Amino acid sequence: MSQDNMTTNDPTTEAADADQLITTDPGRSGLDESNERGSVTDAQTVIEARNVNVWYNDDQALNDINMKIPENQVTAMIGPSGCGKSTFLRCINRMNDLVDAARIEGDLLFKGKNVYDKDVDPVALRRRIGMVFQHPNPFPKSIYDNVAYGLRLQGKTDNLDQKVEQALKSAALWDEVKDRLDKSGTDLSGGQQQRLCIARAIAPDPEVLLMDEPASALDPVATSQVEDLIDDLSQEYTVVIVTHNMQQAARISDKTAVFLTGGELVEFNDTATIFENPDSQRVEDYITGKFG
Ligand SMILES: Nc1ncnc2c1ncn2[C@@H]1O[C@H](COP(=O)(O)OP(=O)(O)OP(=O)(O)O)[C@@H](O)[C@H]1O
Repeated sequence: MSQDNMTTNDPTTEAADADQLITTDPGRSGLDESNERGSVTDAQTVIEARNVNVWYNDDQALNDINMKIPENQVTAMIGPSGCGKSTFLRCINRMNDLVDAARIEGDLLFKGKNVYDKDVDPVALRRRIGMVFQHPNPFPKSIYDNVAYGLRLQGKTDNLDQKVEQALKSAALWDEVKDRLDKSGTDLSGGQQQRLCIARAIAPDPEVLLMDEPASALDPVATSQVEDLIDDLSQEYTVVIVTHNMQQAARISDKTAVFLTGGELVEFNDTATIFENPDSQRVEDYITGKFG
């Protein structure tokens, strides 16, 4: 991404950018589609959580989360089972809207705009913040149609062959499937299916990729391929990944957020600092396997 497109931290500029994201036209998404990829309200921050609390019915799953996720880096979220990692991930592109019991308070900003504002269309939001799930879930369609799916939905069908090829190349799958694009996506191996799902997610050119344990259902070779791919993708996308695997977080992420029981974000810092010299004793105990 061109540095020239990036805005400064000048508060006047930030306010102007935030205004650009607001629309009073009910036909619009509320997130200005023409907003340049680079026009981040803060030079580095793409997603910001401010005092985010989430409940499922009466049970609190996230407790006062504050966090700034930087652009074009890999941010990993780690922590013991049930500490709210996936809940936080699903808040970012409003997947929790689909859960009746879920309720959120606080602000979750994408490029300075609260994604929970009434004028934000969650479908439009999810076009800009794509998601890859734990279990590969290709559609029972051809490899080509899987990748073309989102592009067709959005009417972006010019140069479709080229876009499908590019997405498959970016997902490091092209060489393995270029001679059988008409074959079913479900006939691929697990690792190939997950890379196909990544190609499907990036084909419509989102700005952020959310990944919920994308390698946990894969064998070591496929895991390693997906990890290499995540590293490549971060050149172009902001990647936020939930993982149970601390070694994986240490290998692939630039920043690591440690959530602990009670839905608390205990520490968020450069990955090297979290693993080598964490501030919090609780994080050190977790990292060194004393609990969790
Ligand atoms: N749809 C739901 N309805 C009710 N409670 C839920 C729902 N989803 C999650 N929870 C609860 O919210 C808390 C946080 O769950 P979440 O899945 O976010 O944690 P996690 O850290 O991602 O866990 P894991 O690592 O096991 O996937 C848990 O207590 C869980 O039981």
